[in-house]
Amino acid sequence: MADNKIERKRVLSRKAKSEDAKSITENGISARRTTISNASASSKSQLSHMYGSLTETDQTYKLVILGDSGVGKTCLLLKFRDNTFLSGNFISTVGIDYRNKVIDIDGTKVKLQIWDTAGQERFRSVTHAYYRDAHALLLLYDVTNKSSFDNIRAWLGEIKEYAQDDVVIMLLGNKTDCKSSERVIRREDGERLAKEYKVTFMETSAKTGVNVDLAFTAIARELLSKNSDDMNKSSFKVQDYIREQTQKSTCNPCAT
Ligand SMILES: Nc1nc2c(ncn2[C@@H]2O[C@H](COP(=O)(O)OP(=O)(O)OP(=O)(O)O)[C@@H](O)[C@H]2O)c(=O)[nH]1
Repeated sequence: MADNKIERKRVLSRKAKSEDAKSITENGISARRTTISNASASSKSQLSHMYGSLTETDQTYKLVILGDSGVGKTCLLLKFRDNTFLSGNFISTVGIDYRNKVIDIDGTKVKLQIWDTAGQERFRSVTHAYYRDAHALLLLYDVTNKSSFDNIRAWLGEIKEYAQDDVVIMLLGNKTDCKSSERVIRREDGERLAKEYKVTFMETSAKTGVNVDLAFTAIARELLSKNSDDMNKSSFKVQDYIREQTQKSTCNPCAT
């Protein structure tokens, strides 16, 4: 699987050089090809086509993963979707790609359609088109890379410009498995920035899987609560939920 992905990225990378205008989706669930220029216009009809197969009780949400190149967006998605980790040669995503995953939240089937964007600057205009109908954005930085953290403010500026006002945003400091000598961004720095922008915050490792499922589950719960008439659900506090779940997993010796 990992080899396939690396090979796919290689192929895409070559395509980018020769065509520089192709966005690719080839994820084993739905294989299709979309040119960058018509991606925005076609995305809505494609989404409604995909949503069409759902029953009325299902909920579908569109999530977009953002952040500088190399922070681990693809790895985070693959860890969540397939429980695999891409180590070794790093091949940048070209354009945009997506995967679906259905999770069960208290008996409700929630379909997450997760878009993995290219972090490279040259694809920015393509990826902007996908912010607009996103329900939630996962914004990543790498705790071992200061500039990826410094650029978060610029990413938040872009989000403000292109996404819906009520989009759910989660800031994630990834690569927490790295040695403490490699870490340059402290947890408190991430927390402070998140507080300043009033967004949810977590630290993750796409390599070990720490907090990966929790990040997506917390987002799904937040989205469900936003769209619920149920008083209990709509009073859901995502940061409290994350704190409780994190404490549970660290306090319970049987949880590992
Ligand atoms: N140690 C460690 N390495 C990671 C982690 N997540 C990703 N990596 C590594 O970081 C590199 C980049 O990961 P990607 O997921 O491809 O990065 P990306 O953000 O998708 O990059 P673009 O596609 O260019 O936007 C790869 O070499 C991964 O193996 C992590 O949690 N821990």
